[in-house]
Order: sequence, then structure tokens, then C-alpha cells
Amino acid sequence: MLLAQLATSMKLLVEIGNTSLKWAPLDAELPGPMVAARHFGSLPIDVLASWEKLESVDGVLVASVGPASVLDAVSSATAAYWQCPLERIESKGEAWGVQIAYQEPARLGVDRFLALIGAQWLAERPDLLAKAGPDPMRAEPKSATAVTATTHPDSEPPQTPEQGCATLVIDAGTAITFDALLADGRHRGGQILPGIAMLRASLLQGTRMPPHQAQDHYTPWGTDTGPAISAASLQAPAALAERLRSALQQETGKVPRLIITGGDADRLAPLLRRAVHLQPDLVLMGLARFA
Ligand SMILES: Nc1ncnc2c1ncn2[C@@H]1O[C@H](COP(=O)(O)OP(=O)(O)OP(=O)(O)O)[C@@H](O)[C@H]1O
Ligand SMILES: CC(C)(CO)[C@@H](O)C(=O)NCCC(=O)O
Ligand SMILES: [K+]
Repeated sequence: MLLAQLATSMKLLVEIGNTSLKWAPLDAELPGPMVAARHFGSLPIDVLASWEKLESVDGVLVASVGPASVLDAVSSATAAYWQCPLERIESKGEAWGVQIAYQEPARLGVDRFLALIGAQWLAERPDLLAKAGPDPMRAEPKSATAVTATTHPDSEPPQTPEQGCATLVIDAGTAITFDALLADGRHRGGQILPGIAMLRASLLQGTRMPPHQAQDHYTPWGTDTGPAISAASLQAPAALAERLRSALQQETGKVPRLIITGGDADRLAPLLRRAVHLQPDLVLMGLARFA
């Protein structure tokens, strides 16, 4: 009886952002299939419905930069369904070979902290990179955990990141964060930009622009309001990514690896001029290390 319970019990990994909740069961050492859902400030009904069916959860690990109301709801569901401990992970100065650059590491968003830990894990364990997708240059850009080649018209010839290179970690969510991780695990620092939706919304809020349609527009020259805004909201973060990648290459003398995650990762990836590794569950990978 006890053995059967042990064999089927599992841990859940949960990330709460400003827009979405993402979760996965822990599968051995890695996150299993990830589910992402918009939370609108509470626990999404689909998530509740799937959790209700899970019987033997023996621990829940949560990382949150989102509303307290969502964390409270996760906590209530944990108590109601499984009566097991909920552990909240927070940023700290050093963990799993990563040293955080912030003077006050607790001020770094825990999603950035965990993405760095996930990226360091991928750097140390190329076999995990291999598991995430087949050939980096052939995988489909939209697939769940694939590695994608760039489709940018001015693509530079693919340059495989060298052994011992640095990594630029991008999380394209409600906000877009860029973090540099040196080969020895030192976090160099990073930047925070409004996300694609927020870039568009801020223009509507701050101006008297006429109503317009903003569909993703990948060419440089917009010939109406919608395309002009849409193009800028995609190309601004892509341009910053290129700029930071160049800076990191200049500093380290090696071609860095680029890893991208977050709800908008596959909208940005096609705009990047060099190959980028798409890892939708990067933050949950970092969280899995604490399980
Ligand atoms: N179905 C969707 N619902 C909501 N946002 C979506 C959806 N598909 C793509 N997006 C985009 O994903 C972005 C949110 O990304 P994500 O879900 O990763 O955010 P988050 O992790 O909650 O954010 P953060 O961690 O920055 O607070 C939005 O800016 C939006 O442009
Ligand atoms: C920037 C976001 C919103 C991205 O999710 C999050 O990481 C956060 O709230 N960070 C705190 C500020 C910081 O990282 O410096
Ligand atoms: K995030």
C-alpha cells in the first residue's frame, strides 16, 4: 500500500506571472508537459479541473511574481485537494552554480532567477538540450520544446555556440527580461522592457491615436497605424536582444548561446538574426532543481 502510494506520488511545479499561470508535474528530475493558462487574478478553471483529477501530490513548489490572489488560490487548492506542503521559492544570491549580480538578490524577479538556473543547467548538460528538440537547425519554430533556427531575411550563417560560451536568457512575457549568464555561472546583470502587449497598450493609453488593428507585422515599414505599432513592438525587443548579444560576445570573446522562453517567445524568435534555443519551460526547469 505504502509502496504503491510512493510510486504514484508526485510534485507539482507552478509559476505565477503577471498574465499566466504555468504548471507541470515533476517527472524524474525535469518538468513534465507544461500547461499555461491566463489567470485573470485567480486560479483558471481548467487548471482547477486538471488538478482535481490528480490524486497523490505530495508537494507543490511555487515561484510567483504575479498577484497574491493567485498564490492564495494555489495555496487553498493545495490544502483542499492534497493536504501537502507548499513551498514558495524566492531569489537568493547563489544557487546551483549561479551567482546573482544584484546587490540585493531578493529584488531580482524569481522568474529571472529560475530561468538563469535553468539556463546554467542546460549549459552544463548538453544532453538536456538534445532532449528538448532534434537538430537545432531543422526543428519547427512553433513546436512545444523545440530549438529553432532563425527565419530572419538577413540571417547570419548559423554559428554554433562554442564550448564555454556565455548565455543570453530572454523571457518574453508580460514584461521582457534579458539576462546575461557567464560560462562560470556568474549572472552579469540584465534589462527589463515592457512586453509586446504592454508596448502596444501603452501607446493607446498615452496618446489620442485613432483605433487600429494590430496584427503581427514582421516587415520594417508600416503603412498604417496598426502595422507601424505592431512592427515596432516586435522589432524593439528583437533589436535589444541583438544588441545585448553583441555586447556579451564582445565582453567574452565567444559567440554566446541565446535561450528564449515566455508566452511571446515564438513571436520574437523569427526576428532574431542568429539561431536561438526555444525552451518554453525554462523557469519550471529552474524550479525543478529545488524539488
Ligand atoms: N493566449 C494568450 N493569452 C495571453 N497572453 C498571450 C497569449 N498568447 C500569447 N500571449 C502573450 O504572452 C504574453 C504573456 O506572456 P507570459 O504568459 O509568459 O507572461 P507571464 O509569465 O505571466 O509574465 P511575467 O512573468 O512577465 O509577469 C503577453 O504579453 C501576450 O502578448
Ligand atoms: C520583470 C518581471 C515582471 C518579469 O516577469 C519580474 O521578473 C519582476 O517583477 N521582477 C522584479 C524586478 C527585477 O527583476 O529587477
Ligand atoms: K515569466
